[in-house]
Amino acid sequence: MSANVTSTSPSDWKYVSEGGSSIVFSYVGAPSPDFDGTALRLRKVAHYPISPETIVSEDIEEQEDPTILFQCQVIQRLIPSEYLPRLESVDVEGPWLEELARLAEEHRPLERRAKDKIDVRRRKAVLANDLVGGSGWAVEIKPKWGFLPNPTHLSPSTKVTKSQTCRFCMHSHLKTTEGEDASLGYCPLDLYSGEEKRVRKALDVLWDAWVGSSGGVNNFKIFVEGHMLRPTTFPSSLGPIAHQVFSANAAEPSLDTLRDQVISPLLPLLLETPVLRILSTHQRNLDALDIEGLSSLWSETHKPAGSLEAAPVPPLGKGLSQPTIEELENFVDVYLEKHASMDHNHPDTADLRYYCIAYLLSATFKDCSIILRLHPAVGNTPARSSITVIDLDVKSIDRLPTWEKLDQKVVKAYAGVSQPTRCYDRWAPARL
Ligand SMILES: O=P(O)(O)O[C@@H]1[C@@H](OP(=O)(O)O)[C@H](OP(=O)(O)O)[C@H](O)[C@H](OP(=O)(O)O)[C@H]1OP(=O)(O)O
Ligand SMILES: Nc1ncnc2c1ncn2[C@@H]1O[C@H](COP(=O)(O)OP(=O)(O)OP(=O)(O)O)[C@@H](O)[C@H]1O
Repeated sequence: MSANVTSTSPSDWKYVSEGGSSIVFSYVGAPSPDFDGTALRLRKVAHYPISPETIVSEDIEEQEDPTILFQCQVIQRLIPSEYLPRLESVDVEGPWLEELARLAEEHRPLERRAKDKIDVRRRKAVLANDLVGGSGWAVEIKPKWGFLPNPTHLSPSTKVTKSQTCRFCMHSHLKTTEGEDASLGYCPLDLYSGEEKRVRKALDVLWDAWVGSSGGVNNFKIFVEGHMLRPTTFPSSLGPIAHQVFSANAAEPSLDTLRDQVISPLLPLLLETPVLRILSTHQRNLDALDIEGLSSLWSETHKPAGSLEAAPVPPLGKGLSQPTIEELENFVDVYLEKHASMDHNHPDTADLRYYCIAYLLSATFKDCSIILRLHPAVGNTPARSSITVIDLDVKSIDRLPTWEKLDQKVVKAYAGVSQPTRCYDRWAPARL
């Protein structure tokens, strides 16, 4: 039976952070075997739904959050479970959620408050191990897309651009032109490279973007004893992390010294862990055709028989059903057994659904985050560290056309850049 969170008070849960679809709280109430060291992840809902997949009916189904089944049946076969959080389903109730939402509101970033709120109609939530609370500190990185696309299916108008500049760097450019915060200068291919110099550079830039945006970018976050830091121009805003990485009586460090001291312990962790390589490998393999190749395969499959080349075809993904968990499990069987031997340069129209589901899963790996946790030495217990991958949610297949449009917009906006960034994909497969 799942634990009932409503036996606790909403004030026992402290706001930690949030993303586009979830908000997370950490248990700070009286000692409890059920909730000590846990984090509660709740779904959000848009104030004004803008796309079909964000419209939720009034009757929220009573099954557990799909993330749990998805992680157990699908993700654990692709990422070793030692790198995943423990997840458990818990019951929640409307009035309890409403009170929690009321208490949380003042802690939420303004731009998130303007867009969405806790979905108080849900009756199930997810309890996870709290990866940022307790003693010590933690860094969260959202690494994003770690590969350059297979050029085979790129159109003549995008091939050069997409083969030299990675998706993240192009998207950051677009975001900047639209006045959004972006981790400009951070290239995921550096972070995923496994080369010390490049990984250090990626971390330096992430830190700089974090400080420069007052914590507004979502690619880098620092937590000290469960509190997310919001860097400001006042050195005191970074005091908590300075206290963690310098001895108590050290003089106030410069920003650069502090950055180096925070990054030093992260670097070996990132260089030694297999996690980044696993993530980028799945991202690349599952996005074997690029969205352009997927779109061409879709058109080829939907071309009316015997019609002229220019006959209209339905938009990418139209009418596709969301894969069930069983279908995703079957997909993983095929992916693990046959994907490496399939001819992705000449995809078969019979495999269209396979490639659509693959793209869907690639989106999950492109959007997840990692939390690096640094526990200090306590008594005889030496200092230890861990890396955990979070936010591995199944995406909605209805987003395929959104992803196609965003891809076109990102590349178009980058086409006019006079000095394009050259991103180096160390793990790109040799192509004949
Ligand atoms: O499309 P992207 O690459 O901008 O990714 C979206 C993220 O934007 P980012 O560029 O990382 O700031 C976006 O993050 P933010 O809301 O910007 O923090 C979400 O993660 C979104 O997924 P979902 O709606 O939560 O399922 C992400 O959408 P999906 O692409 O996963 O559908
Ligand atoms: N187990 C956990 N322990 C502590 N903090 C967590 C945990 N899981 C998530 N968080 C924090 O909550 C934030 C939001 O969670 P999550 O990334 O799962 O939300 P999301 O809305 O799915 O994100 P995105 O917009 O990237 O899709 C994370 O960025 C992280 O800071």
